[in-house]
Amino acid sequence: MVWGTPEYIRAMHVVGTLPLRLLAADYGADITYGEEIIDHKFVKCERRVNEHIGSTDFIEKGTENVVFRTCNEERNRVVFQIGTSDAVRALTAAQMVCKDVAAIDINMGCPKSFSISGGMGAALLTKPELIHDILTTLKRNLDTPVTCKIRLLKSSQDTVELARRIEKTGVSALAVHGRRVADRPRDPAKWSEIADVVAALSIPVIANGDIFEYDDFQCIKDATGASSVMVARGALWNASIFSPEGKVSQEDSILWDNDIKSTKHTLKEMIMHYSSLELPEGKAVIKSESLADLA
Ligand SMILES: Cc1cc2nc3c(=O)[nH]c(=O)nc-3n(C[C@H](O)[C@H](O)[C@H](O)COP(=O)(O)O)c2cc1C
Repeated sequence: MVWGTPEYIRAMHVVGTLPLRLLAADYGADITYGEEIIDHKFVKCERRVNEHIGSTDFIEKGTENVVFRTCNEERNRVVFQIGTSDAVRALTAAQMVCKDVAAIDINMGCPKSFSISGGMGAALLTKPELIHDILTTLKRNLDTPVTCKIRLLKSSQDTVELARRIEKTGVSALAVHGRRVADRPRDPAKWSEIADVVAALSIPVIANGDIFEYDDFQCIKDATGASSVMVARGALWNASIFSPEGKVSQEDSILWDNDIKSTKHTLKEMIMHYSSLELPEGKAVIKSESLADLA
């Protein structure tokens, strides 16, 4: 797969499930990331082909919990994202799924406490040796492209230095979310600091942060020089953000044929963005226990 070409990409936890990925791709996303899956959990899964719906499922052994579901249609464009703090465990997880996906990504940007306390996500940003160990272990042992996603460090210089070290591991692309760990989602993403990384690297850099309209794709590319753009909330609120023809109405972009947890989460995010969870529609979604309730 050529990493310079894809332009519009999306990545999200809990809500980055197969139906939303397929919908985003239908609207024009070139690449979609699966929700981050923790290696500890994934290594306890078994791969099963689901003949009924034509999917490939990774199911937690001893349960019917689908931890990751994919299908042939997205084989050449889906990125499997791992949360990890250990090179060998990350490799074990990656080897289980690498033939079913287009690339393996390591999440080094998640600021949530479950990630940080487990030494994963943004906790890795302060451990360049461990980053090197994880990425070189994956690179040495996999034929599938390996990528990673980071956040900004304290200074732009620190971010660039880390990005250069990451590039040396041989990864195919680096996604940069233009916020620091302490930043809130409402703080503007610092596109100028993404531009510093783009200027310093030769591999494709994927710029991420604050893409809410189709025209923003070009704005962030112009501002950063990045070859590709990643969008999360904009796609969650309305997956048709990828369409050059303009967004369809929010109802038309909602997914019903999805698991309840993910659909509920997606609807809550949409309602928080467009109105309020305190209103009757918000309260009804919170109370709902099935797709029928949601409908
Ligand atoms: C509900 C939700 C779930 C997310 N899950 C992930 C994830 O699993 N992996 C990841 O790398 N980033 C995840 N993110 C962060 C986004 O990928 C992205 O870096 C961040 O939201 C900034 O991009 P945006 O301004 O387009 O939303 C998530 C964001 C949201 C809102």
